[in-house]
Amino acid sequence: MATLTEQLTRPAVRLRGLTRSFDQRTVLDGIDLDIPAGQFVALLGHSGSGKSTLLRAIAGLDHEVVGSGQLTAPERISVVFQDSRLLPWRRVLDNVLLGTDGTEKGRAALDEVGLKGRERAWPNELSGGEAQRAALARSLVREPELLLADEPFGALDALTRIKMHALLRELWERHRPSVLLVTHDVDEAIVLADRVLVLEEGRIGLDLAIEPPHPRSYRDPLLGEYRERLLKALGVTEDHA
Ligand SMILES: Nc1ncnc2c1ncn2[C@@H]1O[C@H](COP(=O)(O)OP(=O)(O)OP(=O)(O)O)[C@@H](O)[C@H]1O
Repeated sequence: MATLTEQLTRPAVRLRGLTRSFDQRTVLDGIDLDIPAGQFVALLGHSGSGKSTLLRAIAGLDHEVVGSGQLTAPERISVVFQDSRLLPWRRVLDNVLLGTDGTEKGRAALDEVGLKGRERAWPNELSGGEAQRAALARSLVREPELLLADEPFGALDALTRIKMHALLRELWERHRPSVLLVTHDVDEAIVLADRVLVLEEGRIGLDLAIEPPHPRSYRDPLLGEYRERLLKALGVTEDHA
């Protein structure tokens, strides 16, 4: 039985030696990672480096990864993907409430993400940004201890993305779930997260704490040094940028 201190300090996510291969190709090669409860973490890595594979494993969506190492994650997990995955035949509020009860909670979540008044809209009446707002509302009503987000803003235009960054950070500050945000975008990672991981060759190649206070802007000169370090870890030089 864990002591109270152990319970309070226990990380939300704990991975030890997590390994996953596809067709004899090792994608995750013994990942060790602790994410403390309430931490906002971003995960960067080249295309194909295994970011989604890691996220799916933590989400409990990959049954074959079980047994390859140790994986502990909270019970209440919400996942947000690049596309909203709203069911087109359900109105927005019904999508948000799917599998839960408590209409008021759903309305409050829609209010929080800026969709008050759109409860009865159909998903195809929403813009891409609004659909992602609805997806965030759907994740919120489940009161997740851990929010996993796989490129949630990847399909949005730059201006909408910046607004969504502010929204996500605001929601995090209010609800304080642990967050693991998969992204290709170094700036998105350093503006939003308090810790950025780089996945390379199946391992966490860099684990960087981002110290500057929030709210942060892309132009914040304090972020320049972090950007450089991350681009270097990703093998992006001035010539490529
Ligand atoms: N179900 C699967 N069957 C076979 N190979 C897979 C499967 N899922 C992932 N892979 C392979 O594992 C590798 C990692 O894929 P993954 O989607 O995790 O990468 P990623 O870093 O998320 O990439 P991207 O940034 O392009 O989304 C890829 O080479 C991919 O082809």
